[in-house]
Amino acid sequence: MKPNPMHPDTIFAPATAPGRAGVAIVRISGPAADAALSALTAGAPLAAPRRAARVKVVDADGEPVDDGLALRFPAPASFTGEDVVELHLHGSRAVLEAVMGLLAAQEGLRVAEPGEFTRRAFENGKMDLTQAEALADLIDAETAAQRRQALRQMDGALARLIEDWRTRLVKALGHFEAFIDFPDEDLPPEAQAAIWGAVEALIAEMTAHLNDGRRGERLRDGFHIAIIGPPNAGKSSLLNALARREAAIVSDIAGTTRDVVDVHLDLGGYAVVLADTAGLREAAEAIESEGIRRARARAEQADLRLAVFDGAAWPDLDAHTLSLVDDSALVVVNKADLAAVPEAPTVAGRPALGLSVKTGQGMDRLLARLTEEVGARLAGGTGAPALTRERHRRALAECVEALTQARAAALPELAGEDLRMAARALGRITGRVEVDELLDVIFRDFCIGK
Ligand SMILES: Nc1nc2c(ncn2[C@@H]2O[C@H](COP(=O)(O)OP(=O)(O)OP(=O)(O)O)[C@@H](O)[C@H]2O)c(=O)[nH]1
Ligand SMILES: [K+]
Ligand SMILES: [Mg+2]
Repeated sequence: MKPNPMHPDTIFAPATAPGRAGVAIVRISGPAADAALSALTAGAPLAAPRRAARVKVVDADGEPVDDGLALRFPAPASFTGEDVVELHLHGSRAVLEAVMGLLAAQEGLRVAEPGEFTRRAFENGKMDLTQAEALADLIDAETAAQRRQALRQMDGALARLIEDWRTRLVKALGHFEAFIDFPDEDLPPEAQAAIWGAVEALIAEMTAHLNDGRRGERLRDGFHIAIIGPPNAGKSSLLNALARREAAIVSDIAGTTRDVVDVHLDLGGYAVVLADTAGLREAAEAIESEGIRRARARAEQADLRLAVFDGAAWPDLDAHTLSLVDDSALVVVNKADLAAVPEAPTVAGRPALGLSVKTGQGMDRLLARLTEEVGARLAGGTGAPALTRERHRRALAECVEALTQARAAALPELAGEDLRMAARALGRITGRVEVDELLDVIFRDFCIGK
C-alpha cells in the first residue's frame, strides 16, 4: 500500500486477552506488515489475501518459535484500512513474549498504543466515531440488550441518523448562504419557507431524541434501582437474594446498613445497578444520619425506587417511607411469613407485592415485575437508534440550541453563523466536521442554475 503520511510506522499487539489459552492472536498493521511476516517466517512465500496459511515462526537464527497460522488483509480491505497481518499462535506466555520480541526488533515496527488500531480505522474512514465507540461497547457488553445496542450502533445506525440530519442542515445552510451572497435578489418566499421548514423539522426530530429518557445511556451504563425502606424491613436481605450472594450485611439490628451497597445484575438481558441503602428513620447518631442522607440522595438519582416495607406489623406501615412512595416507585411488603400480608396488597392506594425473602414466596413475581418495569423504560418505542453517551447528548443539545437561535436571529448573517454552529455540533458526534467541504459540494450544484 502507499504509506500513510500520518502513520509511517507499523504497529503490532496481541488481539486476545493475556494468559494461557489454546490460541493467541497477534495483529500487525501498517506498511511493513507483510515484511514483518516474511521476517518471522524465514522469507517463506506469502499466502494469498484472506486465506489462512500454516506458518513456521522462527527467530533470527532460524530456531523454531511456534507453528501457527497467518492471515493477510492487504489495504484497504482490512480493519484499519492499512495492510494487516494476523498471526494465530499457541496461547502461551513464552510464545507470545518471543514473537512480540521478534516483532519489536524489526525496523519500523512498534507496539500499538491502546485503541490505536481502531483509531487508524477511524482516520482511514473505515468507521465514524459512533461506530468506534460501539466497538468498545460491544467488547464491554455484559448483557444481551447491551450487545444488541452496540451491534446496531457498530452497524452505523446512529451514524446514519446523524449524517441524515447533518446533510439536511447543510443543505438548508447552502440555500441560506446563497441568499446572503446575492443580496439584491430577494430569496423567494418558497425558498425561505423551505429553509425554515427544514430547520423546524430538525428541531422537532432532535428534541424527540433528546427527550427519550436517556434510554441509550441507561441501557449501556446500567439502569439504576435504589432499594429504600425502614430499618429491618429486609432491604439488604432482598439485595442479597437478587444478587445471589452475600453482598450486604444482614442482621436483626435496626440501622445495620450505612453505606450504599451496589450490585450489578443482568435482569432479563438488561444491565441493572441495584443499590441497598440505610433504613429511613430519625437517626440516633451522626454516622447513621449520614447513611440516611446518602440513602435519600441515591433514591433521588435512581431510575426506579424499590420501596420495601416491613410486613411484620401489617397493615401498619412506616410513615417515613410512605412519604417517598409515588407512582414511579415499585412497592413490596416483606416478611409475609410473619403476618397475613396479601399477595397483592394495596399501599398508599397503589398496587404492591407481598413477599417473603426468607421463604422465597413472591420472589418470582417481584423478578417478573422488575424485569417488565426496566424493559418498559428502556425499550425504544420508535425503534430509532439511541444516543448512547453523554457526549452525543451534549452535542445534539448544542445543535438544537443553535438552530433555535438561528430561527430567532435578527440578521440573515447571524442566522447563517448559527446554522453553521449547529452543523459543526452534529459533526462532532460522528467525527465528520468538514462542514465547508460538504457545503462546497452542495453550493456548487446550487449555483449552476445561476
Ligand atoms: N421472618 C422474616 N425475616 C426476614 C425476612 N427478610 C429479612 N428478614 C430478617 O430481618 C432482619 C433485618 O434484615 P436486613 O436485611 O438486615 O434488613 P434491612 O432492611 O437491610 O435493615 P437495615 O440495614 O438495618 O435498614 C434480619 O434478621 C433478617 O434475617 C423475611 O422475609 N422474613
Ligand atoms: K438490619
Ligand atoms: Mg440493610
